[in-house]
Amino acid sequence: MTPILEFRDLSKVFFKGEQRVHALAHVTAEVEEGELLAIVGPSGCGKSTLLNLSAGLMEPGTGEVLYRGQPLTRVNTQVSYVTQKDNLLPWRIVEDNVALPLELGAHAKLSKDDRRERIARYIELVGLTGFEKHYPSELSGGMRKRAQLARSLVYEPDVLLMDEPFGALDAQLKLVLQAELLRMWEGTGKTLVFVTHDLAEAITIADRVIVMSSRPGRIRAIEHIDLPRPRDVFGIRFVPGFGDYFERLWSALREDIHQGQEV
Ligand SMILES: Nc1ncnc2c1ncn2[C@@H]1O[C@H](COP(=O)(O)OP(=O)(O)OP(=O)(O)O)[C@@H](O)[C@H]1O
Repeated sequence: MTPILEFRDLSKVFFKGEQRVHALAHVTAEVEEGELLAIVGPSGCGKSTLLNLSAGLMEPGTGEVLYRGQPLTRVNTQVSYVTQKDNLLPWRIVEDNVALPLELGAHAKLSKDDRRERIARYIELVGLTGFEKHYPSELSGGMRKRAQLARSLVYEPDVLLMDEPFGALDAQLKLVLQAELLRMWEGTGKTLVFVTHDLAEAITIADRVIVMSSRPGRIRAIEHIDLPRPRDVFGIRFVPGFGDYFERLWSALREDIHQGQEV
């Protein structure tokens, strides 16, 4: 089957005045339709750049990104992107933030009733029912993440890209949101590409984990996580096999930490 996304020998260099930052080097990988792929790597190794390229928000220096076998030449409207930065519109209440993607493109043709139904369904799915009229400033960090997730899911994209969505949250809330994300994703057949610093989080949720090297980001290791689903994010660390995955992937990551890189 054709992969839904394909990175072919991608390299990317950024220029800032005299400065030259080599972000990615020779990245080749495939994302299968319906899989949950986690990407882990040291800070600054080009993970967000890879997501930006997948969304068609920037062009590679060399190599190409293919979406369903076709080279990506413009913004990829089939993917939705939960960026690292919280970009909810502060002047819009939750339901109007979630509504935003439905005001654009083909979705603008949805009837008012369909639109209202869909917004309510996704707000409920992420557990924000009762907070529809709240402004982002009236929500906790976790609730803002939920609102961002509802806004990304509401137009029912084929691929969801998530850039460290739970990075800034406390450890307990992180587990709760991982569990909710899996509950929403498992069985949908949708593709999810999830960037994280947290190796345990990657193994907990993913079908496959890609470990990247420090900058310029290259692929150091790819591992299939053959742990049963549905997964219990609280108990999975004690399942036989989890520790082996952790050890193997950690040894790939560790090489970069020894070079003084922050993970
Ligand atoms: N638009 C840009 N202009 C200049 N440099 C950039 C730009 N975007 C990214 N970079 C640089 O490219 C490198 C890779 O950045 P990127 O954000 O992809 O890394 P990352 O792995 O997502 O990092 P983190 O885990 O800290 O979020 C960094 O050194 C960054 O400073």
